[in-house]
Amino acid sequence: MEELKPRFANSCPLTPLGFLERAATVYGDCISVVYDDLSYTWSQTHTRCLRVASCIESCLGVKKGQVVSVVAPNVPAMYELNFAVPMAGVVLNNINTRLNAVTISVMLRHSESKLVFVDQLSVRLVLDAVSLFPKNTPTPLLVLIADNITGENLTVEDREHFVCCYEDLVEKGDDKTFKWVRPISEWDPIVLNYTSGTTSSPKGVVHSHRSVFVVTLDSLIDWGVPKQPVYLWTLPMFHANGWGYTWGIAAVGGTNICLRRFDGEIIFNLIRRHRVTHMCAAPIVLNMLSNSPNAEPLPNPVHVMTGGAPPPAAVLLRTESLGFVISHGYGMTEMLGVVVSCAWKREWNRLPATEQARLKSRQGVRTAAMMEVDVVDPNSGVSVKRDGLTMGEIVLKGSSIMLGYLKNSAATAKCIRADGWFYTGDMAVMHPDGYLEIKDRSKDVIISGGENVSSVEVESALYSHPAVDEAAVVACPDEYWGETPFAFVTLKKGMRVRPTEKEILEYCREKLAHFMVPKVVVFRDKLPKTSTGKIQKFTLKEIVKTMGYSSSSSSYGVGRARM
Ligand SMILES: Nc1ncnc2c1ncn2[C@@H]1O[C@H](COP(=O)(O)OP(=O)(O)OP(=O)(O)O)[C@@H](O)[C@H]1O
Repeated sequence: MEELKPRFANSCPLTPLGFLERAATVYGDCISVVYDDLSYTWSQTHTRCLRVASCIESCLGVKKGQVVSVVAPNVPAMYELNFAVPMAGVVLNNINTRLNAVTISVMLRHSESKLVFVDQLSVRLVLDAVSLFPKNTPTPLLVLIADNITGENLTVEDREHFVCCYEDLVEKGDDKTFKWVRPISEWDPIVLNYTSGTTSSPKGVVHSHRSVFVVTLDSLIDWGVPKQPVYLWTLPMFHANGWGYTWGIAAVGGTNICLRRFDGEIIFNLIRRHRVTHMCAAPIVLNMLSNSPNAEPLPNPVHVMTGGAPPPAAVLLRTESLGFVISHGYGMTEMLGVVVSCAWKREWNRLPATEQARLKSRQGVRTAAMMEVDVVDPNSGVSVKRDGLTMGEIVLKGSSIMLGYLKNSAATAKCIRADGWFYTGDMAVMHPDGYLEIKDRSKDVIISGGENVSSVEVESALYSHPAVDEAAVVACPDEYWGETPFAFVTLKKGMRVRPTEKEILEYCREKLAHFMVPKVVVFRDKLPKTSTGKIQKFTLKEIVKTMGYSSSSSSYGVGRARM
């Protein structure tokens, strides 16, 4: 068989971009995108993307391999640009609209972005970001994504910064003779996404056409997405391309329900109006839905993929009781989408709901296309015992792993190691049934008297308290124990009786081993979050420090007695 070698016919480069062309053929007359009263068919979406792609080089002068950024929420142009930008042979860089001008300026310079598509409501933000470029540094061209729905009018001076509007490109682009640019190699970069900055400054993650192709199809299979779902865009497309579902929904000819912003009421209304079948949502959004005053049982089941942070069992339970069918996946910007998921076993349906929620809060097993996943001792690289107790670091091997961090070979080498594994920085245990469960990020593990305290476990206990809205637990320096758990809690709105710190601590004592019980609980109106909605534990750790707090000292900045 030695003469049987790969040839062009069986090894042409993998890319997710072809999903769009196919959707236009198969689902041409079906609705692709809905936004307020506007809708397009797949045939129209295909044409619009080709037209925009055709202008990126010819009118706007961006060359193959250069970077084009988008600063926009989940509006139709944002969806289209996930195809149109790489169809022009350039690298797509979606930027979070919730970042500040300084961070965006750093990202635009770091990526050497040549062109930025700017949503109408992000105009000031991007103009401020560009104004921070050092003198004599080339600035990117700007294209305005105008949107009447915003009701916001731009000044003439602001408009002058833009070379044109997005719809001008759709109008003058060429969908007849333009051929979208296929990658020469499937390893060619397709996207540059910055990480959330939960543990350190955001890093620029570069993915190839190949990794995106694999993770997109893998995510559809893993979640069991059928043909033509109605998909509600609650997950920002600027967050790792919506975990790959920007391209995935085209692969299955679904309908993308776009929305600029949301709250519980908007989500429940859109679910009813469009008969939504699928959506992705971080645990924080599930919490918001289940605590929403509009929460009522759904008319039809809505499948939700949750991930991005550990979903507390109590939150899963509350959300499922409304009719949401939750799947739980784990991933990171470095893998783009879900690579480990809590694959559900039919026999678990017979268990009580609380037990089902507990099992579902585990991150689970590798998806079908991921090659290997393990939990290892980070120093020796040896697998930890499958006892559900011994903590180690999650490591992975597979095609969905990024090419590396842009201009940061040291950080790349730190996680993609010579032993052939990708080190995630997430600490987990492996259960006897082969399902892993995250206990912490390595930077957040609390070591108290030599025992590892999982902040995730303590938070999970706090979330099960009926008055607790959000909870975060961080390490507090302690002269005797080394570190002790310190809890920050927000309470649900409209509670008639607010629990005291003592009551919360007693509640924790009933649920947790003694050494895991927080020494202090501080009530806050809200917790600091990253631009992707994750609780910023490093900020909370700073707060503990600035409170002058050491749980062994007698002088507490917050004036509390030690429990
Ligand atoms: N299902 C999940 N359960 C627990 N944690 C999760 C889950 N999914 C994702 N995460 C957490 O989110 C991380 C990935 O987040 P993301 O790529 O958005 O950036 P970040 O890691 O938060 O930011 P930075 O790398 O800049 O600190 C994972 O490493 C993990 O800690």
